[in-house]
Amino acid sequence: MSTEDFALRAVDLHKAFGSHQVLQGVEFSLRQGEIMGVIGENGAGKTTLLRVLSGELKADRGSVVHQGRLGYCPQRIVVNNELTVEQHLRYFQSAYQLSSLTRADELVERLDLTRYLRRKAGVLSGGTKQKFNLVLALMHDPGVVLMDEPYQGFDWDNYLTFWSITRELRERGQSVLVISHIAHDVKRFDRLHRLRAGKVVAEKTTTRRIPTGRKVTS
Ligand SMILES: Nc1ncnc2c1ncn2[C@@H]1O[C@H](COP(=O)(O)OP(=O)(O)OP(=O)(O)O)[C@@H](O)[C@H]1O
Repeated sequence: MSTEDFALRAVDLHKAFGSHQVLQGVEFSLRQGEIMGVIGENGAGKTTLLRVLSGELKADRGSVVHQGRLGYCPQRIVVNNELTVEQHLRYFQSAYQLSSLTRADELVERLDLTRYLRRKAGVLSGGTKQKFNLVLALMHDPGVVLMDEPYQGFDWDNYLTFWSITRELRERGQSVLVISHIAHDVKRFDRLHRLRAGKVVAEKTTTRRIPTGRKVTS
C-alpha cells in the first residue's frame, strides 16, 4: 500500500499500564474514504487504542501516521459544564482556527440540537451530550475521524442520522474508525476488525464498490 492509499496507519503499537500489557503489536491501516469498525470485549483495550491513535496517550512503542486533520469523538465528552453549547462551538472554532461555523451549524441542525444552543453543557441529557460530542469532533471537517462508542445513548432516529452523516463523510473522502464492544449492523462497515489479545485482526470480509468503480476488499 503506498502512502497515498491510507488515511491512518498504526505500526507495532504497544501500551501497558504497569504490568498489564493492553496493546501488544497493533498493526492496521485505515484507507481513504472507508468506514472501519474495531470491536472487542469489555476491557480488550479499545479506548486505550483510540487514545493512542488520537495522540491523547503515548504508546510505549510503535507509531501512528495519518494524513490530514484528526477528529476525535471520545467515549466521555470533555466539556465545561458551565458553558453553553454555543459558547463551546465558538471556543472550538478558535481552537480549530475556523473562519466560520458553517459546518458546525449544519451538524447542529442535522442532529436536532438547535434548541440546545443556549443551554449549559452540564444540563444536557446523555444522548444529547453524545450528539454534541459528535459535532465537536466533526465541525473542522477532519480527514480522519476516530469515534469511541459514538452512538451510545442514541435513540433509533439519531442512530440512523449518525449513519447517514457517517456515510456522507465517506462520500466526501473522509475516513472513519468506529470502535464498539458489539458489532451493531456489521453491513454498515466497509471492514470490521477485532481487538483481541492486544492485536487487531480482521473479523469479517466485506466488499463494497467505491465511486471510482474500484473494488475494495479486506
Ligand atoms: N489509565 C489507566 N490506568 C490503568 N489501567 C488502565 C488505564 N486505562 C485503561 N486501563 C486498563 O486497560 C484495560 C483496557 O481498558 P480499555 O478502557 O482500553 O478497554 P475497552 O476495550 O475500551 O473496554 P470497554 O469496552 O469496557 O470500554 C482495562 O483492563 C483497563 O482497566
